[in-house]
Amino acid sequence: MSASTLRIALVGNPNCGKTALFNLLTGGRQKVANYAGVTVERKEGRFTAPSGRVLQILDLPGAYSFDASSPDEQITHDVCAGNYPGEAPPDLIVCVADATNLRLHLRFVLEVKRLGRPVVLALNMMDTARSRGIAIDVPELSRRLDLPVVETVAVKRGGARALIERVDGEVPPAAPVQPDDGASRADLHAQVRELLTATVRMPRATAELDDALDRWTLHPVFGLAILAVVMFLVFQAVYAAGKPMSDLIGGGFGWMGEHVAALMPAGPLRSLVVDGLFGGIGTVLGFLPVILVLFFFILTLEESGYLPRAAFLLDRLMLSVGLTGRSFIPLLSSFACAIPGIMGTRSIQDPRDRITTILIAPLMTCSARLPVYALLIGAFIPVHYVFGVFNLQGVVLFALYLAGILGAMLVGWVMKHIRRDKSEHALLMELPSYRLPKARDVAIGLYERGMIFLRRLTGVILGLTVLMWFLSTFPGAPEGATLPAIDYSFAGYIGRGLQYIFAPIGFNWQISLALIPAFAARETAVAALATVYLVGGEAEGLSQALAGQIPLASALSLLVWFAYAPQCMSTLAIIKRETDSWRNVAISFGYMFVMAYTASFIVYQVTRALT
Ligand SMILES: Nc1nc2c(ncn2[C@@H]2O[C@H](COP(=O)(O)OP(=O)(O)OP(=O)(O)O)[C@@H](O)[C@H]2O)c(=O)[nH]1
Ligand SMILES: [Mg+2]
Repeated sequence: MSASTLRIALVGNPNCGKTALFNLLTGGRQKVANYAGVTVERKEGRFTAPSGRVLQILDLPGAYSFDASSPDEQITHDVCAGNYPGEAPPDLIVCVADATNLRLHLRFVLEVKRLGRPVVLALNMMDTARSRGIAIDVPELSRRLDLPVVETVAVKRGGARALIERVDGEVPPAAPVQPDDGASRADLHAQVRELLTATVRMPRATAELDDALDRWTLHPVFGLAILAVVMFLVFQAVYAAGKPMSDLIGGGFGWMGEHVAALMPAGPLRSLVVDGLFGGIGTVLGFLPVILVLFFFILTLEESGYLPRAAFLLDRLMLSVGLTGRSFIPLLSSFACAIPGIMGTRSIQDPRDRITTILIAPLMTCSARLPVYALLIGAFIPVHYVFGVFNLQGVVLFALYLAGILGAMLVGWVMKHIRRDKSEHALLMELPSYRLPKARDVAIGLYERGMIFLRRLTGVILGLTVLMWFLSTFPGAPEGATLPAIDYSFAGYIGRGLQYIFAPIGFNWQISLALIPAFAARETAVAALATVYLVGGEAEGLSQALAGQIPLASALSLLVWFAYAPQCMSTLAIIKRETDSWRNVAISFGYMFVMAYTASFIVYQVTRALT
């Protein structure tokens, strides 16, 4: 047996477990979730088979067929057919099929076989198939398909043993290439039916539990009520569980800062360490638990199979604002960060629907805004219980998320009326089985999220914080100065310059200044405010400083600004990459700026009039 590298591509319908299999084989940590369209890029990993042979594995986006109607399906087709730029065709295609849903998945297996390349069929999710009493005659299936067939369980350790043994052996011969004409495609259905009758025995009722749950979750009235309650409770929980932990960390850093301050001689260095690092970075780090609690719920919902149901429920509503349920998942990913959300739009077929989704994705509240919200809410919104149970702070947070969503609906609605083509597309979406989330998957997801946050913190946020500290410290106050030193710093000058733009919406120069680093990474607004106010040196903690020096109207205006404000630079870059148009970048930035400014202006002026 040769020790040369074997290149293997994993293909199959969406949500059949390709990425789970990829992670199991390569030890990777790619995102796995219970809905179609999770993977939208080609990902590569490798492992060494028992024989010593190196296997290079490609994880590909799921595809329903090779008619390649969406950008992610096109990638899969091109890689398999050997048309992907700069890449040789794979030596072996492992076609993954969900054993509980062969009626759907076998069709694609037949399509893959027609490419005329060596193929192995992996019947995945055999654990669920067995527990549902689905019996598959594997040798017979293999004989009829004329392909090697193995059983796998991608979520169990050792669940890919049969597959590894098979791919470590001889590469099976390729089937002859078959032309793809209309007639032969019609045959596929007949062939699938024949295969199923001959090799699969289904129990009469396969998914009773799913059906029972769906009667409630898909109900036009109860379904929406359930969705609203679920979302609302998540935000309450973020506050109930995340906030105390955040306070603890924030307090810990404050305490450490004080002790370090006592050890160091007064001077710029002490100010950098105490105000910049402990004050700035420490404050941002304090919000990690809030983010993790939110993601715990998002990941759990993602694995449960509930999300596509929510998309289905909201489809009618989304159509009325010019979107489809298809946009739901990319928009939902944007709650983590607009970047994966915008990339996720690759699974949307219609180019106009895709552009609309890309333009509104940054209105979804990304996790980088959470520290800003949490800081301002903590400083300005009292802990007050509405109806004795709901924390007002949680309610305000929920309202901010809602503000983003409503803004997105408004923009979608406007775009629907601007564009000439008013065609609508019916939502065809697969509803996956409900699944109990696995602690391990959720833990991996949280770890990944946490690491992303920490990398940002020790990278861009740290850099910007040091820069902000520098700008607020130098040059020092001139002799005979009457104002605090910071008013004479570079920061003071820049901030006051910006104030010409932002005074009408209630931002003082410190806030205006903090908006600049926030354009690179939003969390930095928190660190920047901390640095500016702590270097200014008036108050003990940032919350008190803010509450003491910013009027309520400005604080609310700032919260609203962050709900709509122009996206960060990386988001603009990804919009350029995904749409290949500077025009879209300009539209996206421009409309969000106008929207944020208008909304903040209204909130500021109204609050001022009322208080
Ligand atoms: N019970 C069971 N669940 C599985 C198995 N393999 C995958 N899953 C689950 O199936 C869901 C989909 O898995 P993914 O690996 O994301 O599927 P995918 O094929 O990569 O999906 P796309 O990237 O959307 O095409 C996840 O919830 C997995 O946890 C399996 O063998 N048994
Ligand atoms: Mg995947």
